[in-house]
Amino acid sequence: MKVLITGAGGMVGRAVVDHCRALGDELVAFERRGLDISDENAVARCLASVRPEAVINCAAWTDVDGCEFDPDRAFRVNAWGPEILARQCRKVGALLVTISTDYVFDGEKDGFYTQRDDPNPLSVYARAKLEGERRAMQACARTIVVRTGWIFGVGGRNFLSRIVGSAACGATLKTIRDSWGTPTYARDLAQRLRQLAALDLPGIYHVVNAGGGANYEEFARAALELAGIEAKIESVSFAELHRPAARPRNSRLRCLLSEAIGLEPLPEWHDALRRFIRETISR
Ligand SMILES: NC(=O)C1=CN([C@@H]2O[C@H](COP(=O)(O)OP(=O)(O)OC[C@H]3O[C@@H](n4cnc5c(N)ncnc54)[C@H](OP(=O)(O)O)[C@@H]3O)[C@@H](O)[C@H]2O)C=CC1
Ligand SMILES: Cc1cn([C@H]2C[C@H](O)[C@@H](COP(=O)(O)OP(=O)(O)O[C@H]3O[C@@H](C)C(=O)[C@@H](O)[C@H]3O)O2)c(=O)[nH]c1=O
Repeated sequence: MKVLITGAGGMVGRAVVDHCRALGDELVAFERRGLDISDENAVARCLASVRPEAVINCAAWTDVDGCEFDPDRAFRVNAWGPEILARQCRKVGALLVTISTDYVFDGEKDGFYTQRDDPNPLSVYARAKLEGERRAMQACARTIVVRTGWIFGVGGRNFLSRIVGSAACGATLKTIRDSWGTPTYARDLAQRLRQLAALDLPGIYHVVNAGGGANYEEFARAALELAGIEAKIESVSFAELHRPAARPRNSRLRCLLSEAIGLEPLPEWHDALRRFIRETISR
């Protein structure tokens, strides 16, 4: 398949590039400096010249707290960006896979969020991502929106990806005990994104590793145990960290569609974490 990947320098983008390359896809990958998804002229020129069969959009402004202070930038990248890609995909007859977030939900539900639950975003980041979902689906019928959450992977700058590295440097980890999510390994997500592109069945999918989910403290303890590192952990509440953006207390996801269309659940998150730790240590 001829695949164009945006945001190829990010955590998920790199994993998607690796996976598509391993499959033997004809690959055209752009980091931000090569293609800014919020620049409609640039996107139009690029898609018209590359003529991909599928675009996998991994580009976003993922600094959740930063978005609170610059809503214009958040909406430019996270809402208009997917819309621009969708519009230009339609022009060249490509399908679009674009990634959204578990943070579209407010976290008030106990249990797992499915596609039947109404979003109610709490932050600028989440509002912009939800707007991006809706605009992209409206601009191109062949849009696949993949909601995921709590991603960890090589090259990740977020908390979950850096637990082992920080602990190995002797840092004390502050880990939140009262927020729950469904962890997702970037490599497993990448595989599913490419599978969904091949299936070409538009809609909203929830893609996370299997299992009951975790809180951050539980995830950190599992990561350290698997890595064989003793580290100081300070258990904190969400409120104690005083982060600028509100986040859902519970954003665990489950998909109503994947099994129905014959997709196996992704591996359980402990198994995914084990593979991630192995990948990290071997580098
Ligand atoms: N990380 C997580 O836990 C979660 C992420 N997601 C979503 O997954 C997707 C991938 O995220 P992830 O890989 O973790 O994030 P990263 O921040 O690692 O990667 C995002 C990439 O997008 C690039 N980028 C930013 N702005 C633009 C732009 N205007 N045009 C083109 N590229 C741009 C960034 O470049 P630069 O670094 O130079 O700014 C970065 O390389 C995003 O849609 C994100 O919202 C969803 C749920 C959870
Ligand atoms: C979770 C956590 C974060 N932190 C700190 C680290 C960092 O400074 C800040 C924010 O952490 P993170 O960036 O990892 O968390 P956050 O920005 O909330 O992560 C989110 O990313 C976006 C893109 C999503 O879509 C979500 O699914 C989610 O994974 O809080 C802790 O100190 N301890 C913790 O237990």
